[in-house]
Amino acid sequence: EQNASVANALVPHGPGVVTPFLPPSICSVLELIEPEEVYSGYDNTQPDTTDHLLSSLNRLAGKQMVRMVKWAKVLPGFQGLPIEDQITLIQYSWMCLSSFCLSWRSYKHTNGQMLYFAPDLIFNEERMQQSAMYDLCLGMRQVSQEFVRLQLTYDEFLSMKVLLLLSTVPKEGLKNQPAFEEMRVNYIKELRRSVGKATNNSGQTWQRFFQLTKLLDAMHDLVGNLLDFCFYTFRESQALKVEFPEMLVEIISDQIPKVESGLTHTIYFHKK
Ligand SMILES: Cc1noc(COc2cccc(F)c2F)c1-c1ccc(CNS(=O)(=O)C2(C)CC2)cc1
Repeated sequence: EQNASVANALVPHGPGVVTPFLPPSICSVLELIEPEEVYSGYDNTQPDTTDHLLSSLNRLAGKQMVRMVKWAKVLPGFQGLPIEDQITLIQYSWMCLSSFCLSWRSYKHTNGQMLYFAPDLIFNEERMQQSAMYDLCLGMRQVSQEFVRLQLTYDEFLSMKVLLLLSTVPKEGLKNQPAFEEMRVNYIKELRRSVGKATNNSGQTWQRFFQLTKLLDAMHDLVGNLLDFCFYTFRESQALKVEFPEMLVEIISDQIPKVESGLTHTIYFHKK
């Protein structure tokens, strides 16, 4: 009997409304899996010494890395890559991803005026000077101000971030290069869709797509300098009294020899 009532409930008794089954769009998945903001736990009672600022940045970076790996594991297409390639891509792009997210937070929270590392760790002009990496901070702030000028949308930001994860590869190629290239093409299409939503006609769309891909290329140049500073600080961490969490020690120790022996290749959208 209860089956009859179930069947009865299921059988349409009037013009059926067909709700089409549409898989969730990639951009809606990207919005869903985007990690929450992380607090640095910065101790404001201590003076803003360079080693205290940098050690706090490192602690924050370590927390961000845990969330970045969790994000990558649920990123559509990423699980389809061999585990070695997943590790390689995260290891090669972590600084780029971290910096790109910093630019977004600085754009959203301070309109590109300050570097919004965390709700409890915001760099104004003074802290940028105190951090011993003033020029790097200025470079990051410029990226953030470019987001302001372009009024970058969240969906554009999310698809650009995936493209940064997929922009630095081993010179001799990945274990499964075709799977990687297919994933990269899919996210280039996703960026194109996001740009299309932010513009009114195809002329504007292509111009904006050009600008955003130029911005992605510019990230790599800035991040190269950041990595140099990172590797130096890491090597001198004892003398400089800058602490690095375990997560960062592991990634940086693995990455230094590969970067310094020229084994990494960055994929640019535009010729130099
Ligand atoms: C957290 C966090 N939110 O964004 C970023 C990346 O962006 C920048 C980081 C510093 C200065 C800049 F101007 C940036 F743009 C990080 C981050 C913090 C520490 C490390 C590793 N430590 S480190 O040696 O590179 C250093 C910086 C402490 C000295 C890596 C990323």
